[in-house]
Amino acid sequence: MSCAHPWETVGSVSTLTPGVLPLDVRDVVFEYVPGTRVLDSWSAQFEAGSVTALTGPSGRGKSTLLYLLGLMLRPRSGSILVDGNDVTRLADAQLAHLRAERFGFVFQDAALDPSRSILDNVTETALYRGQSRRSVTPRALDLLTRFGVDIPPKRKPGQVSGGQAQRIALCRALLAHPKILLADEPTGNLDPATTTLVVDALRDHARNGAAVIIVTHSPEVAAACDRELRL
Ligand SMILES: Nc1ncnc2c1ncn2[C@@H]1O[C@H](COP(=O)(O)OP(=O)(O)OP(=O)(O)O)[C@@H](O)[C@H]1O
Repeated sequence: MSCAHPWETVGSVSTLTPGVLPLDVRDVVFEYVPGTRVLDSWSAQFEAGSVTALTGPSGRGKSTLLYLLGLMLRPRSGSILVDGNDVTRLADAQLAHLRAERFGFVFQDAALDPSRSILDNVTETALYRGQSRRSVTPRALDLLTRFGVDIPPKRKPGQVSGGQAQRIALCRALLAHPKILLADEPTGNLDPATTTLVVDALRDHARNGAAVIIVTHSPEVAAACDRELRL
């Protein structure tokens, strides 16, 4: 799965330090309920330029792991390193700043702001990271068209389907060129042609220097990634 996209050559992810991993997970233990471990001494390294598929049976902890990787949950023990720095004990505000600077999220709830238009939702992270409105707006519209979100961009997110909301979140993430992109079932509700478009876009994003990590139940999508980690 590969093809050229208009946004492929526009911008790039944050400056990379050669040899430093964007994400390095070491011996992470996590439990929601004391004594019931969802992750038990789990370790993995995620390189820039690579797409990793997280797969495995329902309830095995894939989404939980994605929330840990996205610094939205804290491990009970073990470490998570971002760009070689242990972030496990940072304060909440520092973690929020790191998330905004470094991460892109395409999660099932999409996390769109219902009070703002679809276009504003797509551009907000790129604008926060210092890109100009003039440069990001045409690309935002290109992305929405490319991923088949054929609705007026001035409309509010409350008027779109769940699958459209997730693709809007994908457009928002790609537009901001995050160094680490995390996606939970990004192709879950999509037809085969749109699935190919989304997987190609995630692969292109990785080729531009990002670490991309996706949860998927689809063997075809997992096979199109650079590696598969099974939980
Ligand atoms: N907020 C929570 N409180 C307590 N337990 C939880 C919570 N969220 C998830 N769990 C439990 O943690 C385990 C892992 O859940 P998780 O959603 O990470 O699995 P998953 O592999 O992503 O599943 P699926 O493929 O069905 O989405 C499950 O046993 C689940 O019931």
